[in-house]
Amino acid sequence: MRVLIATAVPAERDAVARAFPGRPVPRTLPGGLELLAVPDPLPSDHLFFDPLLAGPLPVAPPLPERGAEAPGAAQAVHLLATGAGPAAAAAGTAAALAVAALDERPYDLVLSAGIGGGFAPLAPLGTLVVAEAMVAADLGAQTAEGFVPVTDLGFGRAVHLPPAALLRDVTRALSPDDAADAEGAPELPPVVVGEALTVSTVTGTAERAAELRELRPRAASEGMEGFAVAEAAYGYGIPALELRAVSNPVGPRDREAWRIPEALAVLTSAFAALAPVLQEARRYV
Ligand SMILES: O=C(O)c1cccc(C(=O)CC[C@H]2O[C@@H](n3cnc4c(=O)[nH]cnc43)[C@H](O)[C@@H]2O)c1
Repeated sequence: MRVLIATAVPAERDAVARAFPGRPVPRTLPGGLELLAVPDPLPSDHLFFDPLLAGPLPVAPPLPERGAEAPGAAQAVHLLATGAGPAAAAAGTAAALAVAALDERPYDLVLSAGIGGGFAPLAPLGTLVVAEAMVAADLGAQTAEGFVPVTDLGFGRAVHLPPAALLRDVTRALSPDDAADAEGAPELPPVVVGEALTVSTVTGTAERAAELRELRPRAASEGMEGFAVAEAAYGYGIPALELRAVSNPVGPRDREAWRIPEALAVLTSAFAALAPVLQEARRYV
């Protein structure tokens, strides 16, 4: 599978990169963002796929130089720090998707990953939210009767859903039972499956948190990129999924309560457990 993982900032990207062996190889995209290719996303016992026949080769081809990607490689994990916020996330993700399409090496899957706020009581600090839906929570109009989503105004999209099989495989790979089977399995964070909200304005009051919870009762996390990454992927017909490691509660501003290093460590252990899913040859639709 060819996978693009979009984060907001380099610290998040590097936390994901630590889940994979080797030093990632950079490539500058038009517009200046740096795309990092994980050098060795293949397990040692992988099948070798012929890109033309789209089937397994009887004999393993020579391994590419460490760090280089095999031409037409069926497997790739690319990391991109787009910048924070929905506009930067959509623009950066779209640039990477456009380059991949022009190279005739499209991605099969796009992941949005990062730290985020967690809605109480569903997603406390230290949990990992796996998005059952990626929701543009403040995209719409404020009226005297309350918030009206953009879709009720007659245009756009406000929700993207991951394919059910993808959600199932990811949550399964992150579940203790599965992970216990894997040798040297990393410690796993508690997983919460719920809605991942994307906002342009970070919630800073208990009132706004309650408002969002009322609008979206299954809200588990708040971030500023997930929906935007999924929206870019949607334009290319590529499935997307968001993962948020909870670094702070959604609610009143309290920088003291932030647990950023811990949340970054959650991202690393989550992606270490997810690596086998990302190495699968299957495609989700
Ligand atoms: O100064 C503040 O009060 C403040 C509060 C929350 C977040 C920020 C940021 O600048 C971080 C934005 C960055 O981190 C993600 N993130 C982390 N926690 C949250 C959150 O509770 N709500 C929304 N986004 C969050 C976000 O995806 C951005 O990439 C400042």
